[in-house]
Amino acid sequence: MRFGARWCRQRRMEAASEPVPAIRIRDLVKRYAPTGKAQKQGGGKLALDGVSFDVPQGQIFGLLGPNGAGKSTLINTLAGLVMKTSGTVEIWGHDIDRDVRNAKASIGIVPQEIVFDPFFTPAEVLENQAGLYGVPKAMRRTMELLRAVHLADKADAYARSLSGGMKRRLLIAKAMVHQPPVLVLDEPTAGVDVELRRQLWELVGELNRDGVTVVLTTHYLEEAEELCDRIAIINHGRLIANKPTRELVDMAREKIVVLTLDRDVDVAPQHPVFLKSVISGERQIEIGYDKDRMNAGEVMSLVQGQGYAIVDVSTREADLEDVFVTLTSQPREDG
Ligand SMILES: Nc1ncnc2c1ncn2[C@@H]1O[C@H](COP(=O)(O)OP(=O)(O)OP(=O)(O)O)[C@@H](O)[C@H]1O
Repeated sequence: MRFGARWCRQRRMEAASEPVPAIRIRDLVKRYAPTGKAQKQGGGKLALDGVSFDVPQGQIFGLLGPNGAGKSTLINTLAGLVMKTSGTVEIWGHDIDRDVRNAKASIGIVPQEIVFDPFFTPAEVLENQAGLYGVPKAMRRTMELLRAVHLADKADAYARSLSGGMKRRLLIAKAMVHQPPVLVLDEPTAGVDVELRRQLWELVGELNRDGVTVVLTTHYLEEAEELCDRIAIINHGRLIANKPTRELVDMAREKIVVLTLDRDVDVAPQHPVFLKSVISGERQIEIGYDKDRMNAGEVMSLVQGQGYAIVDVSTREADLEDVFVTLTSQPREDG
């Protein structure tokens, strides 16, 4: 099955003479209108504080950040659901203020929440959406899309009878009815079990191979590491990283030693040469160290020197999660 490869290829060729990014964001600021106490103080939450980045065409682009970082605000700005305070946003070369129609036609958004009228069938859900986007009947691809998301056999079932995973797949099909070249998924696998997560990853991969540029937000670093070509991290409304996934992972020069102690401890042992030292489980601590400067044996000696008895040990390379924790742990004073 294809998600509109022909169309996307054509659009890519059109863009080839002028290689515009799939999404271009410059100095994006969003300050929510103040309420309550903040109103009296003339404040209001600064959710996006001058964010600038490009999403290159054809990529799977991950947008990461802790809770409240500003990811949903950014996506809702792209979707036209949040009015930005200032800055510019272009989707497939179309400015979201000056060229609303083309900007909207160029993007499909899969929301975090599952929202359907339970009495419509998947086929009707897609037909209604196509109607909303003004897709002429002859150009609608309802069955093709349902096949793409492996729901062809459920075309005429009530949406309420679908499992959670099926509903998520239907949401993806719904976002694709107008064949946008850019698809944005807001936490597509939040609260989804491992098997289903795999299925959704495969679907995202198929879409991308068909030429669709995919942007996804996620809390799962494993997901970003596995799926994304490039990752941007926002924290406190600011962009703190924007790199190819490989480079971001390589930033983790540290190695982690996991030690099991003979008893529970209230505080993890500290030493100036440890990059981090945290309690990670029952009787377990994790210590990060610079692998170019020392080895696990030296770390263990330092821990034992502080009176701890080690009963088990393992080491691992730092992963994206470690980079993420390091990058997002710097506090922000204002906002
Ligand atoms: N409608 C609103 N009015 C006022 N403040 C808001 C509004 N929506 C979001 N915020 C605030 O803006 C900041 C960014 O929120 P946003 O939902 O964009 O973060 P997020 O990164 O998507 O978080 P999560 O991962 O929890 O969804 C938060 O401090 C949030 O409380």
